[in-house]
Amino acid sequence: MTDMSMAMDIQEAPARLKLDAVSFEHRGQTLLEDVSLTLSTSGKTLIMGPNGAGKSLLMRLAHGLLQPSRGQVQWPAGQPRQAMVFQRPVLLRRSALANLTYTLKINAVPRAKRRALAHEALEHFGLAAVAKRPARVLSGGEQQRLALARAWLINPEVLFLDEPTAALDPAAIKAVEDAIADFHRRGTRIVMTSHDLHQARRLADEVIFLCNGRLVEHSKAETFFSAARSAEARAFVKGELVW
Ligand SMILES: Nc1ncnc2c1ncn2[C@@H]1O[C@H](COP(=O)(O)OP(=O)(O)OP(=O)(O)O)[C@@H](O)[C@H]1O
Repeated sequence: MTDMSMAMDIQEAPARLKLDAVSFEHRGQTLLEDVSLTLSTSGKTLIMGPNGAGKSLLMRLAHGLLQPSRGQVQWPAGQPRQAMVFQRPVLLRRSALANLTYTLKINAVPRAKRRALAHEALEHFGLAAVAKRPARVLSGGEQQRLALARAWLINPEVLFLDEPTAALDPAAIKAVEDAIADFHRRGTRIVMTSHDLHQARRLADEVIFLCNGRLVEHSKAETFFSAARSAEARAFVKGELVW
């Protein structure tokens, strides 16, 4: 059993998001159990752990797509503007440009400003040449950049990304990682899941490590990768804990 008090070393910073004893059950099975953690106002958090550990669930609960069975998800400084990017982007059956102008419309941006802002975002994410193409025929990397451009337009205070690069080639992965760095520079709080230890080392300021639906470790990245306190996390970092 992990000593939970030993495993948590970053609870002191001002809180953006607090999970208080959050559990999630489905059909009598406990999929997440008694997860308490605090995320500070800035930085990049990587949620890691073996398959089925509950990473996506945790992120969906935090984003409000699911409600906890027990416990609470709290935003102490108020509900932020937030966006979520998925492994397989959910895009409308419209052009790349229209996907973006639609987002602006539902966010109450005046019609006269929408096209210029959408074009700016397409330009920023290297998608100007495919503006008129149906979003669903874009390549995987282009679709993911379009999903990021859509998030960019709402200038989120918190951005959740669930395995955003899992299906992409190295160039597309680099583009997504660069985009995440851009969000971070603009002040967006990043919360992301990844299976890729190399990617996590490149991006993470801190790591939340889950195993079997439990929070095992929440540490600064350097601590997690070089001196994780739990045996599970040490095995995971060595590539020995696959499920
Ligand atoms: N909405 C849901 N309703 C019921 N069960 C779910 C739901 N979402 C996920 N699960 C189950 O909860 C467990 C944790 O799933 P989750 O997707 O969070 O794992 P994960 O850590 O993201 O795994 P992976 O690395 O394989 O993506 C799994 O056993 C999954 O089948």
